[in-house]
Parts: sequence; C-alpha cells; structure tokens
Amino acid sequence: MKRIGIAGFGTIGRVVARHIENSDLPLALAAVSAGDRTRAEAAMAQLARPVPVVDTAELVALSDVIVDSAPTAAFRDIAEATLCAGKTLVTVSGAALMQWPGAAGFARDHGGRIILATGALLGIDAVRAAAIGSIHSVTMVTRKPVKSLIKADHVVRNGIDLTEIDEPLKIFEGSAREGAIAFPANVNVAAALGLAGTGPDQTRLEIWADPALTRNTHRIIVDSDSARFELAIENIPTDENPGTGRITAQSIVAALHDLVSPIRIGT
Ligand SMILES: NC(=O)C1=CN([C@@H]2O[C@H](COP(=O)(O)OP(=O)(O)OC[C@H]3O[C@@H](n4cnc5c(N)ncnc54)[C@H](OP(=O)(O)O)[C@@H]3O)[C@@H](O)[C@H]2O)C=CC1
Ligand SMILES: O=C([O-])CC(=O)C(=O)O
Repeated sequence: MKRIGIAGFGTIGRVVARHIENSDLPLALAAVSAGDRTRAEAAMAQLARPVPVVDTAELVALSDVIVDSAPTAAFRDIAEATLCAGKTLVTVSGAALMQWPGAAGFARDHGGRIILATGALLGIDAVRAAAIGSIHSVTMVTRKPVKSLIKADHVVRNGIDLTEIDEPLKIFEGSAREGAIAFPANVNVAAALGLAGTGPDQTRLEIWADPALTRNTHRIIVDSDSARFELAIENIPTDENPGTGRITAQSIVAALHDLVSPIRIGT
C-alpha cells in the first residue's frame, strides 16, 4: 500500500483525494497540507474517510508519495522537503520545475524522485520519443476563454483589458520558458512540453484570449527526424478554477496508478 499525501487541497487536490478514496488499487490517502487550514478542514469533511490537515513536514513524514497541487510559489519548499526525505513527488507545476535547474541533481543526491505528470496536455510520450533522435522544431499555440486568463499575473500586471474583446487577441508570443514565467498558472503545459522535447528556450509559444471559446485549448506541431506530428486538446475548465482543465487531476491519478500497477501503458 502506498500512502499518498496531497500538498494543496484545492481544485486539483480535492479531485485527486476523491479518486484515491474510491480506488481499488493499493493507494491510501494519508494526509493533506493547505494554505488556509480552516478552509481545507471544511473541504475535508466532504470525504467519506477524512484525513488530517497538517504542515509540509508532517505531510512528508506520513506519506510515501507527495502529490504537489499547491500554487507554483509553494513548489520549491514542498519539493525540497519531499526529496530530502528520499521520497517521490508527483507534480503538474511544470513552470516551477523548469525554473529549478538543479532539481535532478538535488533529487539524485537525496535518493528522491520527481514525476512531472502530463497534466492538461497530450503527446508528451511522442515528444520524448522524438527527442531520443533530433527534433527540428516544437510550436505550441494556446487559446483560452477570457475567464481562464483574466486573472493571470501577466494580464493584470500589464493592464491588458480582456473584458471588452470581441475577437481573439494574442497576448503572448515567445519561448515556452518566457511564457511559463509570465503565466505560471496557465501554461505549465508549455514548460512540460519544453522539458520533454527541445528545451523551454527552443519551444515556441503563442497565447491567445478567445472570447468565442469555452474550452482551454492547446495545439502543438512537432517536426523531427523520426516523425512530424500535430496534437490538439480541448480541455473543459473546472468550475472552481477556469484556468485549470478537468483532465489535469485525472492525469495525476493516472500517474499514481503507474506507481502501483503491474502493467504500465505508454512511455
Ligand atoms: N500542468 C498542468 O496541466 C496544470 C497545472 N496546474 C498547476 O497545479 C497547481 C494547482 O492548481 P489548482 O488546484 O487549480 O489551484 P487551486 O488554487 O485551486 O488550489 C491550490 C491550493 O493550494 C493551497 N495552498 C496555498 N499555499 C499552499 C502551501 N504553501 N502548501 C500547501 N497548499 C497550499 C491553496 O489554499 P488557499 O486557497 O487556502 O491558499 C489552494 O487550496 C497550480 O500550481 C497550477 O499552476 C493547474 C492546471 C493545469
Ligand atoms: O488547463 C490547461 O489548459 C493548462 C493549464 O492550466 C496549465 O498548463 O497550467
């Protein structure tokens, strides 16, 4: 039985907890950590078998695997505490991982492991396989409804008014690294794509706010010496946090299944 601790009991963390509770695989929810403890305890009362809301140190002590579903800013503390204990971190904070160049060395030195789940993306398996050979180019175009982008740091900081737009507006063009830093809660997937393929600096990214859309969409074109492929995904936003697609939590659950299943499908 693997004991799972969830760091960040918000939109993603609560869905992951419910799946673990209902799973017939050898996974058990051990504890969660939170920003606002009172709010997390109220949400915990919705579970059939509530677990304690604890701080990061206790979460790590009580768990074999930590799921990081906290904000980007909390990633490093959660990751270091997990890795220092020689444990496994499952995260979708690609933007934060990208900004920690020493992560692999830190994990190796402490006998821990970081698993960056695919999150709200697709095709990371094919991109990784292509990267074994030579990738010529990777381009990603993200289009999101206004409600998914309106609170993004970059939009607020630059005073970009999305409330009145009646046609698609390109709000960012650059590298995946620049995009993930400017939109840490909106294009973690671009960072993941960069880390899987030619690197975040070589991966090109556009972000559009599109008033006609209801879904968070990503289109990716990869050209390599083994294959050319195009990928597209239309994510249904969660009600709680429209920037977060529903599939993200399910990607984490699938990654947890991989840790305990006798057969693994896909790279
Ligand atoms: N790769 C991908 O495909 C995607 C990645 N993400 C990333 O996943 C993460 C979670 O997203 P989401 O669930 O939508 O976000 P939410 O804001 O819904 O949930 C985050 C939770 O973390 C809590 N929290 C805040 N600080 C800490 C801390 N120091 N330790 C533990 N918990 C803390 C917050 O509590 P409180 O509100 O009380 O502060 C909140 O409940 C984000 O980093 C986001 O960028 C999201 C979508 C897609
Ligand atoms: O839901 C999405 O489309 C992707 C997302 O928020 C992210 O990468 O952080």
